[in-house]
Amino acid sequence: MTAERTGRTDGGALLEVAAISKRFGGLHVFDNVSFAIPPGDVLGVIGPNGAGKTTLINVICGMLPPTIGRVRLDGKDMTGKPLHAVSRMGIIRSFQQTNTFRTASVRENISRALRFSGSGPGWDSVAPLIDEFELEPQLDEQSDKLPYGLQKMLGLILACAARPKVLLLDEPAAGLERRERLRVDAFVRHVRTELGCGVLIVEHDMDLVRRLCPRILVLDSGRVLAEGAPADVLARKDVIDAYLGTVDEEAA
Ligand SMILES: Nc1ncnc2c1ncn2[C@@H]1O[C@H](COP(=O)(O)OP(=O)(O)OP(=O)(O)O)[C@@H](O)[C@H]1O
Repeated sequence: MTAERTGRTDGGALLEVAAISKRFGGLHVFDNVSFAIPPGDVLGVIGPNGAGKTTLINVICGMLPPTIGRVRLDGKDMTGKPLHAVSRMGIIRSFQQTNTFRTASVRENISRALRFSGSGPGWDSVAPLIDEFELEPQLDEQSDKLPYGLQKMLGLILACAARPKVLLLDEPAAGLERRERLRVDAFVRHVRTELGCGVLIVEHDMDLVRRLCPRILVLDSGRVLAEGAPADVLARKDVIDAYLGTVDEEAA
């Protein structure tokens, strides 16, 4: 199923980001960022506030064009294609603040996302997540009446319903309690093992990053400061000085 959905059988990159830069006028948000995510892999992107992480997601998903560089999915060039075209091809993003049809019910939101995905597998594809997040009793509630944590979980289900090949998760754990954060873990494990998705996670919760990401990339002032296994990268003095000191202070 994984190879069928991702179109890859060779273990190569599903998402390839090649030397992309983004500028707004004179502001260089990031420069020369490159990485690849194979099917079933998870890359964590961390860095201080304003480092360019959300803008990186916005560029990959087609909300913004890069100034320079290419974005490829399954070897196909996605660069400069609009959001709706990129999402139809399988690059799906989640938002820090969940993006739902606010006055529609939870069930209707999920049904719309499933319809968007075309002839997909339907409700069965999201049933395990509804179960995992204990959302069944709320299916007929208006989505904006859900508690914050469940709204975030609904956002993850909607991203999954869109039949992603690559998921870009923007701070999925922000504002969640510990129990809810563990549901983010369950979600990521589900999409990588059951769907073979490649996943990019932007996150400030370093425990979650350590648990879920075999590789991380550190952005600092728009440049790649470090990339590698969390144990190596998070021990580096330049990474601690640029970022982790701040996170620890915020956590204290
Ligand atoms: N549309 C835009 N026009 C001009 N500047 C922008 C635009 N979007 C983002 N920026 C600037 O780009 C820089 C990076 O912002 P971005 O939101 O990507 O950072 P971030 O790493 O995601 O930060 P945080 O961790 O706080 O979410 C900031 O200086 C921001 O003000």
